[in-house]
Amino acid sequence: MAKQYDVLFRLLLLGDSGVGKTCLLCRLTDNEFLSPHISTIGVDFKMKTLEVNGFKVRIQIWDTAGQERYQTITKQYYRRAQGIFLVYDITSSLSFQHIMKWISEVDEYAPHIVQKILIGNKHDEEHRRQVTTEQGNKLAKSYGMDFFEASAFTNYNITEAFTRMTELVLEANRKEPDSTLLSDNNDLSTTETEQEPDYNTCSC
Ligand SMILES: Nc1nc2c(ncn2[C@@H]2O[C@H](COP(=O)(O)OP(=O)(O)OP(=O)(O)O)[C@@H](O)[C@H]2O)c(=O)[nH]1
Repeated sequence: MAKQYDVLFRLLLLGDSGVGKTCLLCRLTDNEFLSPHISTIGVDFKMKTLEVNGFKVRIQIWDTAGQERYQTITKQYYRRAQGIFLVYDITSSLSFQHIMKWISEVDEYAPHIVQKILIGNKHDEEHRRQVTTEQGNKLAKSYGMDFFEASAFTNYNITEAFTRMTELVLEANRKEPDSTLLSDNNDLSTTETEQEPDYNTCSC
């Protein structure tokens, strides 16, 4: 059977509990927004196909639990990611401060080629904002990351952030001599059927 896509990426959403990782994912894949906060247990994942620069890209997006007690589990997923979104909530300066902690974990556990994007979620909550756009921009710049403010509630900048990540991953793997991501030997169809995470708790 003909492949329905050219390449498959694994992306990861990281950030404190409650910043909106699950909601960003549900908005991207199902165009849904659910209000109650049901904490992710361990890791969950969803799939999405995007067409970027002439490539049909299937992305497997792992949504991790932000709660400290699951971090031994979630760290095991870093090393298989090609791209990582570091998410904070613009109404929580603490979640922004913790981005540094998440970055040092990525540096420790993820592959060197991993692409990173910083997302300031809940852009719709302007009246409760604690982190300015300039602070987000500055932090992203200091780590060489792209930066988006986004909203899972209003569907602001979500496709844009995922499309940009896809471009970055494609570009990085084109440059990497050992990468099999874009080669014919990368039989991704088997990967997609893996029952990777055991913890299926998506609230969507
Ligand atoms: N106003 C607003 N609320 C949001 C937005 N995104 C998420 N929320 C709310 O924030 C709360 C937490 O969202 P989740 O997506 O469950 O957060 P999470 O980061 O996945 O949390 P953990 O699974 O515990 O790590 C929920 O009550 C959501 O409704 C947004 O863009 N705007």
